[in-house]
Amino acid sequence: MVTMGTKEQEDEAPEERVPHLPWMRHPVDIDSFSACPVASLPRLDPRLAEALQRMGIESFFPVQVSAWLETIGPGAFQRDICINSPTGSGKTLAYALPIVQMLSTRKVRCLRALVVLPTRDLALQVKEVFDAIAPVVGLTVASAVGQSSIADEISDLIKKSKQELYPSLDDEYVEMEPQTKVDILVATPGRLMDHINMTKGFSLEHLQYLVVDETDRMLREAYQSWLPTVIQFTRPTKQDLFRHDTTGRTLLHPLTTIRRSGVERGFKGKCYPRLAKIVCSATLTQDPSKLSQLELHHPLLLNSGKKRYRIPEKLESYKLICTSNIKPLCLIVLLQELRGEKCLVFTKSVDDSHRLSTLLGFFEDLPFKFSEFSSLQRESTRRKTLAAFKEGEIDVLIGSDIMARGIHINGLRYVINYEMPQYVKTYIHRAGRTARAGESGSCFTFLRKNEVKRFDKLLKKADGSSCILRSLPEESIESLRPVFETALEKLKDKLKGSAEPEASKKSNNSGDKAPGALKRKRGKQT
Ligand SMILES: Nc1ncnc2c1ncn2[C@@H]1O[C@H](COP(=O)(O)OP(=O)(O)OP(=O)(O)O)[C@@H](O)[C@H]1O
Repeated sequence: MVTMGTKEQEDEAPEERVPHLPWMRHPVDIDSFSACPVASLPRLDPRLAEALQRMGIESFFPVQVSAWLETIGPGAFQRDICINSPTGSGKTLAYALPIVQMLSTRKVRCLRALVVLPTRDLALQVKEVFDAIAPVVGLTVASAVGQSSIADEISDLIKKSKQELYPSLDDEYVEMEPQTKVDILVATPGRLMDHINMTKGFSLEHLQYLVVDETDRMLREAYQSWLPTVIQFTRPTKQDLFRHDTTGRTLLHPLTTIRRSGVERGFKGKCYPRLAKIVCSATLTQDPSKLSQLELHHPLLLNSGKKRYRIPEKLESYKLICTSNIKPLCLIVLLQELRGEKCLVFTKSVDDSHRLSTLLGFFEDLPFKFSEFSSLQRESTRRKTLAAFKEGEIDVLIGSDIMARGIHINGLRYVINYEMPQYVKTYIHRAGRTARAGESGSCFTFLRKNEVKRFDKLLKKADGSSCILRSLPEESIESLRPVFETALEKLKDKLKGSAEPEASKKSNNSGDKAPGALKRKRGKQT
């Protein structure tokens, strides 16, 4: 995983300016919609309404209502949809629900919807949403994220070949018959490419819906050219265009989807129905060269707020000004004041997270449990740490931007930027781990005096952002000083020791009996 801090600048406009792309200048304003009770959403399949109620969803958020109207409603999905709405506003259901409803009438199972996300954690989170609604209308969902072995994934995705069962079947017939076991696939780009390149029977030819979540991040990194590959594999081939006999009768397999038959009807060489796309982010790129990779069809922008970026409504932002030499003490005092509530602390690199958590480990009797969360830790360690955090066994996670995108943790009320984020996008994604789904939350940012002006300017780029100055009791900071001096000495010794071969060894340095171990690699950032 790559640091957001170093790359977010690509879309960082110096001032709020008119987008280059004309269609981006006239968005549908998501905020003009109000929440809609589940029972009142027009044309919602009653089976889905029941499933949603079981999930505890009573009404739809504005982004979900507006996306529904453009897909199932009067918009009838005639245009590709780009959603730019705040973190935690419910974008996942905004695309999952219409796709599931549209596929609920399908007759033959084949891979018709593909959702691509940048990380495994996010993909699994999104799959959970599909899992909660798709089976009730008879659809199957699978993931291709590298969580299990490729063989296991293949057996979840692909049927055994019919030719093995009926050897007399025509080769071409067998070749054209859909072999997928799933209707909807949630994938990360790497594993998706593995299946495209290597899995026999894996085909995108019937794909009707493509979702690119966290679009700006997905377009920033090529991920083995997954996007052009997917688009290319969903285009009709020359062979498709000429599959008819001399009398013009179609030679297509009886199970061939309408999309391929549409090609037969001569839609100027384009697929019909087209591959419909939904792209979304809390910080959607406006860069025409990046968006052009998506080959969007008459795109329609659904945008929240007047500005390009928007802070969740119930998020309160605070700034704390302190000098670098006492910052760890200020952090401890702030965490003490938050009284063991769940909190994420963001540092600017994995090394900084490690250093900070090691240092805190030398303070005894801290009234909160903390743990390091790093991209250099083993996947299983990270998963355990996150589970312990979700369960409330750990109060504070210290990490870098690996924790910043998309992850949802119930009841998380506080986020702390231990260092000032460099870009407004970084702030939005970090702060957006709290104040989700209409809940309230706070984001605290530590600043040096000379950073205040820049930070204020950075926050102004987001709609609905105001920042309150927060101070900490001087005496609490002073009371920690003696332990701090000793802790710094211990940290120096420890780091000296670990600079040698130790550095690459696994160690549990977070000092909080953290559930996992940490693999160190110097200088790498997440
Ligand atoms: N209509 C709803 N009613 C209640 N809760 C909802 C509703 N829709 C979504 N949620 C909940 O809101 C939370 C945030 O939703 P989601 O993860 O889709 O947000 P997001 O907009 O994708 O955020 P991010 O940009 O950070 O990825 C989830 O826990 C989800 O279950």
